[in-house]
Amino acid sequence: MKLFGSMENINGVLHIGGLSVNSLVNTYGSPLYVIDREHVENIIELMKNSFKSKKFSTEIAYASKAFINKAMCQFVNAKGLSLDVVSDGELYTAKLANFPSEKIYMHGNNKTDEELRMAIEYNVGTIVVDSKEEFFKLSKLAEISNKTVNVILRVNPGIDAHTHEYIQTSKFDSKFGESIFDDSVITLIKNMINHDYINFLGFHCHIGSQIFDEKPFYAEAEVMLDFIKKVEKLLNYKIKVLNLGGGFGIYYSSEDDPIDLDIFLKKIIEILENKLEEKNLNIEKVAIEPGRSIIANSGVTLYKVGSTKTTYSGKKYIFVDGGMTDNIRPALYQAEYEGVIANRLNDTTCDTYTVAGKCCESGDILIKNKNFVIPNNNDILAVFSTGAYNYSMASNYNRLKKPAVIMVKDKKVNLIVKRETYEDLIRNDLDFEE
Ligand SMILES: Cc1ncc(COP(=O)(O)O)c(C=O)c1O
Ligand SMILES: N[C@@H](CCCC[NH3+])C(=O)O
Repeated sequence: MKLFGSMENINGVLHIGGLSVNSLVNTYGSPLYVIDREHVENIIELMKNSFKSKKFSTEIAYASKAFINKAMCQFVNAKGLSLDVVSDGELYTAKLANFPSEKIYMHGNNKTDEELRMAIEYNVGTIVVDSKEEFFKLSKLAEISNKTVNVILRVNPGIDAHTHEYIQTSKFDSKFGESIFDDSVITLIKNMINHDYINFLGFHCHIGSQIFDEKPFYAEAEVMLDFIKKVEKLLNYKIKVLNLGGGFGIYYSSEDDPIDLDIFLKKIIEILENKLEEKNLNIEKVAIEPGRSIIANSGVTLYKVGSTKTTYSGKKYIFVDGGMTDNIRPALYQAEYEGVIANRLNDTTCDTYTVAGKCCESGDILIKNKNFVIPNNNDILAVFSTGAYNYSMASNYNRLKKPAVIMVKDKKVNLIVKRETYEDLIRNDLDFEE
């Protein structure tokens, strides 16, 4: 079990932000997503300090898909980050949170007309064009609105990074971006450069998520600068912006070897600076777009143990009051998590259990065959590192209500998302008409 940030064991009880899990669950119910604010703040500070250069400006855009709600947009804005959004819903949330539109990157491999219009209307700082077709759509809509839009093109640098197949994004058959190896991409860039309503600034790439090996990132940086040099030469045009995406792997369980962000980000800067010099290139801004590495380890999900069961075959289960509805990642990616009986950290009588949720699915498993203190009903089970892609991927399957989200720091609690109610569940339901 690895504790992050302010998480600590006080007399056998897990405390986060100075507050016991018992008091948090008593007040806010369960399941409950808890965000350790101090830890996110430390990560953001570390990233800001490590990712900077004297040769170009740097920007960190938080990939909001990892965990987004109004408060999180406000929080990352207060911390000076930019924002990556990938849908009208994310953009709308950012807008409602008063996130400065000029600091937003609008992504998506299949942006609808509605989304593009919205991005233009909101004066989104940068639209990340994903394809030739999207350029045509966007340029027409920009012309109709009589607005020039800032654009970077998402390209696929063909870097094969080792991670789960579902979260790789840069293989040759990936659905994202246009390949840098496809000669037609040069024509596309030329068309963008020449378009009256497009201000073409540069490139975006992203090689995948939860990647532990730093080398593909270093290769990505080098390949992109080679490509930029080629484009500048061929088109006699100055590329200003390079966005290298996110994907930095984090610790979920003892099998993971997370990226050391400080060393890694400084190394990326060094590689970029050296390569720029070698190629006699200049670039105004380099951006990164981390999501998981900013928020994952700050999150803890607290559940109540409802019951336990030993099957006829001898398998032992702990049943909790949430499951795949609040954390789909084990079912979807065979993701591994660590968990504990959080109100009895010092107990030593353990057994091997599988933690299962309450959904009507055999695959509704959170943790498989790990050691836990023999639990009592109503004990609190904590699952760690649930800050990214848990709340944002939550569902109402089996009509379960989505949990509340709180941020904690220095014994203060900020309820940032209310627990759903029965009314929320049926809000859009209409009556059957004979
Ligand atoms: C375009 C883009 N940027 C950023 C991210 C964030 O990735 P991560 O959360 O792994 O940092 C993703 C997700 O993979 C992405 O698709
Ligand atoms: N949802 C994925 C990451 C996808 C990243 C976005 N391209 C996960 O939970 O690991």
